[in-house]
Amino acid sequence: MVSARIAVVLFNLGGPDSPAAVRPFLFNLFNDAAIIGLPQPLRYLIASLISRRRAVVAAEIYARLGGSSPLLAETRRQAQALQQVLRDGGLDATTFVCMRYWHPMSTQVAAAVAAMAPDLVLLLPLYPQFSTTTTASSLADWRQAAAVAGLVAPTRTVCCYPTQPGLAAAVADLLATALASTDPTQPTRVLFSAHGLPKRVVARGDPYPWQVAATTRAVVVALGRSGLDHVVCYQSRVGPLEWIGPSIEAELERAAADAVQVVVVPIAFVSEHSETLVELDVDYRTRADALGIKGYVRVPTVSCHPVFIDGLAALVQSALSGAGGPAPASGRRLCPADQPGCPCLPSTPAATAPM
Ligand SMILES: C=CC1=C(C)c2cc3[nH]c(cc4nc(cc5[nH]c(cc1n2)c(C)c5CCC(=O)O)C(CCC(=O)O)=C4C)c(C)c3C=C
Ligand SMILES: [Fe+2]
Ligand SMILES: [Fe+2]
Repeated sequence: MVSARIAVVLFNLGGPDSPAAVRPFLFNLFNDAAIIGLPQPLRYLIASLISRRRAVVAAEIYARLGGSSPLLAETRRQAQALQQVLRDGGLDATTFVCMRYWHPMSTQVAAAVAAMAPDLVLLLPLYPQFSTTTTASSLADWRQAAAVAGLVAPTRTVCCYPTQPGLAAAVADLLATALASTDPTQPTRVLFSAHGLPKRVVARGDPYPWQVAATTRAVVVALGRSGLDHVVCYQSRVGPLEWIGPSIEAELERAAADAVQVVVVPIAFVSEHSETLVELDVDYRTRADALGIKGYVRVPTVSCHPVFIDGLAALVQSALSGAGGPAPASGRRLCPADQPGCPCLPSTPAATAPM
């Protein structure tokens, strides 16, 4: 029997590949209805204005990374590692990388996938926690591009995986190494830091914050240290709106007041980019120093950690086998990826488990 040819599409946000790309990248981001929910042509005008203003700050950020984002190269390494594990497991799988706001974007990738003529397409966002601003936006954009490309193969979607055991174990492994490097004579607090969201996005029902909390719980359980002093906080605020908190800035101030050293864990990013290499490694480290915090250790992202890549492979396998738990009872909100029993549904155990 000939085995099914599977295209696995990995989604991430994307980042500029040159200084000239910073402004158009930002324009694409702010012109997304999932980020700025205004009708056109108003959104286009606002996106032009904000991207022009933000480009000054962002260009400086990317200049510190040599003028471009390392996100694409990192994501390609993850795609390569996942493809290897899937093939070693006997699947005829080919991985593709699809970025939301800079190349390669949906139109180009959907055409490449259509040219492969796979028997099945598997969509895998590299966002463990679902947000309308990230996963839903990428999937909606993909669906349009896939239709234009004439991609007719059946498609399965991984919606989110906030408590995936491989993800939790890989973060816990990296956290354990970081904790071992701290001063054992000083008290330590772990700051689980996630990209923030405007409060009004969450008020509309976005499950992201409680999924971030669920990932944190899973990591703490996997670490297995009783009495770990830890907190979830949010970074990367942009724009004038009120964002969810506590902010990492506020948590650094509290850490300074409590005279604890800090270990910072990126809990919503699975790869290195401007928000980790500049914001966490330079900006917040400098802030911690200025506050007199004696120790500041940043845990690396899971990137190509083999346990994380195995976790992604398990997600692919389970999506292919159609596993996903019972269908939602009538009246319950449906998963945006139509995945029965998905952790994005608020009444599933992951949503209600105590901290
Ligand atoms: C968990 C992932 C992310 C969420 C949720 C998210 C929401 C969100 N982001 C912005 C605005 C910007 N984000 C920027 C960079 C950026 N964002 C994410 C992830 C999430 N964003 C990543 C991985 C990156 C890094 C890209 C890279 O460097 O390669 C930027 C650009 C950088 C900057 O100017 O600071 C902006 C702008 C909003 C407004 C938002 C929710 C509404
Ligand atoms: Fe962002
Ligand atoms: Fe879901």
